[in-house]
Amino acid sequence: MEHVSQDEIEDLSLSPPTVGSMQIAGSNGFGHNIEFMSQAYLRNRSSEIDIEVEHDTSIAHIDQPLPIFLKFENVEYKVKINQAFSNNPVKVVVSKVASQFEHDNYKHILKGITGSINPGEILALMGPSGSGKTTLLKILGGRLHENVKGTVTYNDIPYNPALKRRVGFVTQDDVLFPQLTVEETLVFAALLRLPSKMSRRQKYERAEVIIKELGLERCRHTRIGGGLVKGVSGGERKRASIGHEILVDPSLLLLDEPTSGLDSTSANRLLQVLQGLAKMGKTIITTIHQPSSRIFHMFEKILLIAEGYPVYYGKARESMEYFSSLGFIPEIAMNPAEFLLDLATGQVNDIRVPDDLYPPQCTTEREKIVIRIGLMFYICIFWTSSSIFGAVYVFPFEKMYLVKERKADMYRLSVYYICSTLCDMVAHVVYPTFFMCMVYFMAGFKRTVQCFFLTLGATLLIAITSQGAGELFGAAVMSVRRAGMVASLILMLFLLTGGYYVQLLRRSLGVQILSRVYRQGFLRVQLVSLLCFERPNHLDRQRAFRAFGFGNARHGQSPDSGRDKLGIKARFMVPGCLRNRVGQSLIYGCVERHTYKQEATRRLGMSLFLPVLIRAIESECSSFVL
Ligand SMILES: Nc1ncnc2c1ncn2[C@@H]1O[C@H](COP(=O)(O)OP(=O)(O)OP(=O)(O)O)[C@@H](O)[C@H]1O
Repeated sequence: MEHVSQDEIEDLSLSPPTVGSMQIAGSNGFGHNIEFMSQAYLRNRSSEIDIEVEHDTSIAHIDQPLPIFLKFENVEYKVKINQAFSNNPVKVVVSKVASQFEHDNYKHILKGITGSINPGEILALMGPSGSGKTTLLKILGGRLHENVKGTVTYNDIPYNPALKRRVGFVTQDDVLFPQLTVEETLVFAALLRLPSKMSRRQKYERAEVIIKELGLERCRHTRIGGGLVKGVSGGERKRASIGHEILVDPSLLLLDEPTSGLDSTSANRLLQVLQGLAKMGKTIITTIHQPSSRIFHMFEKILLIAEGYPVYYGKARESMEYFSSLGFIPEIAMNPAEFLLDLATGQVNDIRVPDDLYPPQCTTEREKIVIRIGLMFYICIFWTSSSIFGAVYVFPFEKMYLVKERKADMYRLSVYYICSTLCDMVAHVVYPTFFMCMVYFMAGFKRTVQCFFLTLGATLLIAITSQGAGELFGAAVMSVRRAGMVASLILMLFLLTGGYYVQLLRRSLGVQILSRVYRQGFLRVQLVSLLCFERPNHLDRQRAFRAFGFGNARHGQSPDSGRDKLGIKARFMVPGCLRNRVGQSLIYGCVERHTYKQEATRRLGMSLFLPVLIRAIESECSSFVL
């Protein structure tokens, strides 16, 4: 904030552009130089301000204050966060950590507050507790300078100590002597604070006028009280405090929570007193916490602050209209002040807010599940395609070496297969593991060790079986170009019909048929792998057949014949039953238990077991090809 040097301010008349010189004088001998006012302001307001030069005894006529037009622009205030100076190391660490969250070790209390107020107006600073009302009031009253940014001007002049006696500041806690009566308090203040050129009698008269104007006659001989001393009521004490300040005829009156602790009638009466003072041309700024609707409408302007930010500045009566134009409409009849405070604190239970205020959030459990299934589907597809395309070129490239070396009887086919698969598998295990370690926690899946490893295990299975599928396509086509194309086509086909997108495409007959084919194929392959590799007993087999919808075990394939046919490769295939369990655990564990879990299982299962199908076909084909 700018400040004017002492020399400059002693003669205020020299500072601003002026329109001439005029004296406003009261009976108490106060002389105000009209040059203090800016040209612009005088142009607008001179007709409105009734300048009395006669000597009279009524406050309304004699004490015309020097009108102050207060303007504040982009006021910012921050305080340095104190690092705890303590012997307690825990406290020191906590303080340091807490301070890291604040930008530059500063706490920003006011963040760009702008406004202005004319003489004769009451500006109410509203906002929840801790929003910065008192801080702003202190800045406007010239009681806070350090770390203040922005400009505050009084009739276009920055604050200077000469303004001190033009500014009355009524603090939240009334600092009055409890042993003195109301009259003694005011007379005491009048004797000390009024200029020495005033006679003693004039000072007494001044105190008397204030008592009358503030309606303190009934309690004039009552002690102020406080603590253990019984005294005047809260409202009377507050009025005595205000009287203490307006004795010296301030042009700018600042009040911090003048109505706190008062009942609504006393608060209303106090506001009437302030209105009377404003009518005399004083500029009044008051912080107020929760005014009644009657009081709210007594303010010309309000400035609503939330966490140091200005939320609304303007005419009080237009505030509701403004917020309703933005889409904030109370759903029940509400006191406007209450409505504004609810907005400032973010309590919008009874307030309709614009639809686009919040980013879309998943509110229902179902939506959360759908989003997670989407991610899991992506994970399946990503590792399926990445592994397939990573392996599809293996056979076409290696075939000629393999054939040559096999002819030379250098190694057995099984050795080639084991070594080739194991070497390639390293990448298909390491990358998905890294991937899942990051994505699992970022996506907010269930944070249990069991669920994590089940998910990781399922992903690895997908990657490994897809690797086999890639090799299958390569071995089947034996052409790098065609292998890639075939892999893409098959992958796309199963992608579309796998169950995730099929909802959208359900109406298409072709898709329905494909989906059915896929599911039937999937079920049969599951069954084959279950029976071939796990050698279940009869009961298990029956159950498996029923589970896969085949009704009877005799439709299945002989376990032994299947195993023999697939030979060595069968041992490297992940048992279908295990995959089935892992897949289900993955879904139940990560998508959370819910009534939709059956649906989720079905949909995701379709995608998850795609590689199983491919791997099983690969086993058949590769043994034939090689
Ligand atoms: N010197 C300071 N050091 C640290 N924090 C401060 C300082 N002065 C003010 N604050 C903080 O700034 C915020 C605003 O304080 P302020 O007293 O202006 O709020 P208020 O809106 O008047 O609250 P209330 O209605 O409860 O009086 C509070 O969180 C307060 O703790």
